[in-house]
Amino acid sequence: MNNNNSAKKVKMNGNGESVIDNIRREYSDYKGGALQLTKDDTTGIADICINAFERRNALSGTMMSQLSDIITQLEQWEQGKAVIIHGSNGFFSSGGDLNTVRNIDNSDGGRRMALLMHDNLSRLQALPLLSVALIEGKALGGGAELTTACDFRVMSREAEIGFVHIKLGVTTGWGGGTRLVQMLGPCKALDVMMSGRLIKAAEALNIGLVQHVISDCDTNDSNCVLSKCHEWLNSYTRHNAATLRAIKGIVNSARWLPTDEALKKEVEYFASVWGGPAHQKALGSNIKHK
Ligand SMILES: CC[C@@H](C(=O)O)C(=O)SCCNC(=O)CCNC(=O)[C@H](O)C(C)(C)COP(=O)(O)OP(=O)(O)OC[C@H]1O[C@@H](n2cnc3c(N)ncnc32)[C@H](O)[C@@H]1OP(=O)(O)O
Repeated sequence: MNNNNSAKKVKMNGNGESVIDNIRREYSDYKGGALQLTKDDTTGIADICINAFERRNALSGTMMSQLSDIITQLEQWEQGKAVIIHGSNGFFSSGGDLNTVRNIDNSDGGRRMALLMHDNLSRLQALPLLSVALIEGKALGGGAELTTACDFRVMSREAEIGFVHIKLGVTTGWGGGTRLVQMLGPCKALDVMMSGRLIKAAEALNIGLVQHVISDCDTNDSNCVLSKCHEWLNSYTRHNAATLRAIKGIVNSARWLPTDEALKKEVEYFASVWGGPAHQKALGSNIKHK
């Protein structure tokens, strides 16, 4: 279940191809960089590395197309508990690859990129597992928008996030504006987007844009930052996958469905884990919450 506008998914063009698939096929020609997915079936934690450091991990068209495939793999990953998205070499992402952008710099070209990235990021947000954007260096433009499609944002002490679009004469185009209003409220979202300023970790935490700041790693020690992110995430992922995924389902339902429908979904998510292995194990133990 997601808020993904499924009409676009089923809107077919002349040769029976969905609009999104048509855009994905076109975008695979805009080369540069790669996204790497690794999944650990034992821990249930996946990792997506944005790998185009020579362009500060900007997303080329082919990477936008790859992201769609990666999300499909995660949608089908039944052992999944969480996914951490980060950039290579201690830099999150500089947003859309300007080389790709220069090839699509008319209204229809922008709309097609927006349709693809809206589909990608709505499906990312709807994944039945926890998603974390681990921000080192900078998250700019579409890179900042990518973070808003994750359930949590974690920043390293020196990192910055900037919805810089207004400085390029454009608005958010990957759904980040809508999600910012949902996260921060209209007033703070306007401030963040209208200023286009770079927001440091301390302020981002203070305004509720990020949920955790990693401050006990040496500067540029990305291995330490990733390890500390896993430690932080463990307070959630130490629980069983079925219940974690059900709770994410309840939250997604409440995000996108009318209340009466979301409440009906909550009954079903509840029933799906009630009496299950984790519940039976807990009932059979001397439960003490400290
Ligand atoms: C809907 C959103 C979407 C859109 O509107 O289409 C976007 O996201 S548009 C892109 C928004 N991002 C930016 O405007 C970032 C612009 N870049 C910068 O501000 C800086 O490059 C940086 C990211 C802060 C890094 O600065 P610095 O560390 O000083 O390195 P360089 O500036 O020398 O960059 C290294 C290298 O990387 C190339 N680069 C950086 N960002 C991009 C990008 N988004 N697309 C393509 N290439 C990018 C930069 O050109 C340098 O390459 P060389 O000149 O070949 O060394």
